Amino acid sequence: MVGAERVGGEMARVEHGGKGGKKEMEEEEEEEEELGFEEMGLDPQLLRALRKRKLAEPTPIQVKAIPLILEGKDVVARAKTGSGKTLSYLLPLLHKLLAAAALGGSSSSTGLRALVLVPTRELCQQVYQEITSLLEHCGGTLRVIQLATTMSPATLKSAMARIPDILVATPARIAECITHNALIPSSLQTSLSTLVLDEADLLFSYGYEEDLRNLSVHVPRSCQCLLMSATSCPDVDKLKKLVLHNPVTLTLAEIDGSADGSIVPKSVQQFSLECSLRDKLLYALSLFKYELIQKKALVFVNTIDGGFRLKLFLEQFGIKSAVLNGELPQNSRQHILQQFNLGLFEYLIATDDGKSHHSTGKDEDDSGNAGTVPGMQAGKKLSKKVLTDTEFGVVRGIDFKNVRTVLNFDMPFTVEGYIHRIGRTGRAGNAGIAISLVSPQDEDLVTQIKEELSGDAEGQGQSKAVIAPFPLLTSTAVEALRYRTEDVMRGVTKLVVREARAKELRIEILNSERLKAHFEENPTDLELLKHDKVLSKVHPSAHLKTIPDYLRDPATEAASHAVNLARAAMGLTQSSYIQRRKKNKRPRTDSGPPNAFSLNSKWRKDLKRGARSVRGKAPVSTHTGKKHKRRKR
Ligand SMILES: Nc1ncnc2c1ncn2[C@@H]1O[C@H](COP(=O)(O)OP(=O)(O)OP(=O)(O)O)[C@@H](O)[C@H]1O
Repeated sequence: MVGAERVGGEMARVEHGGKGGKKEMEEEEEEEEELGFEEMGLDPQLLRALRKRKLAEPTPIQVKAIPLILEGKDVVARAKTGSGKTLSYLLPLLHKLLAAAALGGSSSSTGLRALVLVPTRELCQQVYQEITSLLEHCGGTLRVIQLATTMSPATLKSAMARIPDILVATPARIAECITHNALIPSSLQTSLSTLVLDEADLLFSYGYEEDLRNLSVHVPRSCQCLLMSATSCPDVDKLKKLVLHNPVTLTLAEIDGSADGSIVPKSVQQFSLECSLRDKLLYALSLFKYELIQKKALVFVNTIDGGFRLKLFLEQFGIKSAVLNGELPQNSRQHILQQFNLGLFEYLIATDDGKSHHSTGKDEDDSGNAGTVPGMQAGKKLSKKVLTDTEFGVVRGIDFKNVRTVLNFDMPFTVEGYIHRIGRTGRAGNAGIAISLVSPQDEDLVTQIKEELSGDAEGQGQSKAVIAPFPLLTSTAVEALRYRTEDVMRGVTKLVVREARAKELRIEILNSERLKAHFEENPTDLELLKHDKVLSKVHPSAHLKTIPDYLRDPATEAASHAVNLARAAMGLTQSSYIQRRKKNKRPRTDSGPPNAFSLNSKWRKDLKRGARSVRGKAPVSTHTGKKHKRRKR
């Protein structure tokens, strides 16, 4: 049976799979009062942890999924990026394990209870942190292990010597555990009560199909299986068939109250800027220099060399950024993510994982030198060939904190890639902006994205432009920076890029182990090793840091002014961390920035006239995220 229910003002489509049963859909009003976390009957220690994190109301996916999982149903949850899927399975999972522990059941006697499988090491770490934060008040009742790092068989065995209650890992690490006898698969038959497949749409494309098939035969029939994904694809169906039994499928259409069925959260405004491939640096510079990129920003590029090229280019203009890619040691990657989330630097250039187009996981640069570390000579301490980590993934599932803007410097390879990338902003109902630099080569993909996203809305009776042309940057503003751009571009040669990349890698590898030990003990020292340091040999010239008056374009200036007024009105001029350090007080609760690009008609007129200054108040539209009202019939 299939039903559509209203959840927190949203339409939730619920499908109950039955053996051979034909699915149908019907709409019905919620009969009973919607449940808050308390009413769900969750363990008081978990509720305390939620209160501490100021998570007052469940999100729509949590409203639907938690009771079903508590009831013991197998659940397939397909909900948008940033909609809170992680807590929707962790809360009931932990509740059940705590309840069992209270009755005297523990892993030491029964073996592994819960297994959470994720596609990347980064997600592994994130889910593990989420669990430990939720268990903060549980006094060590449950034992949790994450297998995010590659370990020697001996270390693996010793880590698993005492079987945990909960294991978080990629499928490859589980296969390793089984191969090295660190986990006896037959023991799962009697112990495993919950299996979670998080970011399920990616598990096969990351190459884990065989590992999952091998594992599936050891999953007992009684084990509750939960499958979470943001997008749907044939792989999700294959996985569903492999491990789930008669699942309830939850398809939540929207997080912020509308029911148009669109895949992308409403809180993300999408824009495109058309330019040639060669002009991408020029357009990016213009966006940064006119402060049209709201901080913090995540910039996506498709190759590691491309990432370093952009970093080296921007730093000549006084714009500092860090680069994150799968070639870096895992500790460094973790550290970069931590620093960015804390707000220690504001621009992060991320090299997309290539799994979305089923690549080998190697970085393919223009010279065809896939995966080699440029500038690194044989015979040096580091091996010449360093491949990117195939279990690295920055786009999918990572919960970047307070990212206001996602800039697609390079377009991704697939529509799914686009959805996941822009889903790094606008999380949990906060507002976000996605800007894509679209070259003629990207046109087919953009058409596909537009069709898929607007078709999605159209299917529900609403057709609209999903990606609007970016309104605030004039060609005059861009052209004014062309000469400077081309001058600096000439200095950022392939050789310079390769040297910088090799230098960065050497430093990060050396720092990697030191980082791990030191920062575990001294987390407040995080600031000492900033990842956005200047890499160029040529010191940036002071005159490039600002745009001189004669080059400034009044119209774009007015737009920038408008955006910044709106931001200032929300107290968002600097990252929360920097603000906190300056004012020495706690950061404000994040309610999202104003919708800075929704300029009212007066502002638009000012912009057209090229007014030098904009009078009046900023058009602030506060977006606090959806408040889920309790509704009685
Ligand atoms: N009930 C809640 N109220 C407010 N914020 C929440 C709530 N539940 C989760 N969040 C926050 O929402 C953010 C996104 O959650 P989460 O990472 O689980 O999203 P997701 O649906 O798994 O996204 P993705 O598909 O991108 O992985 C996190 O920062 C999380 O702490």
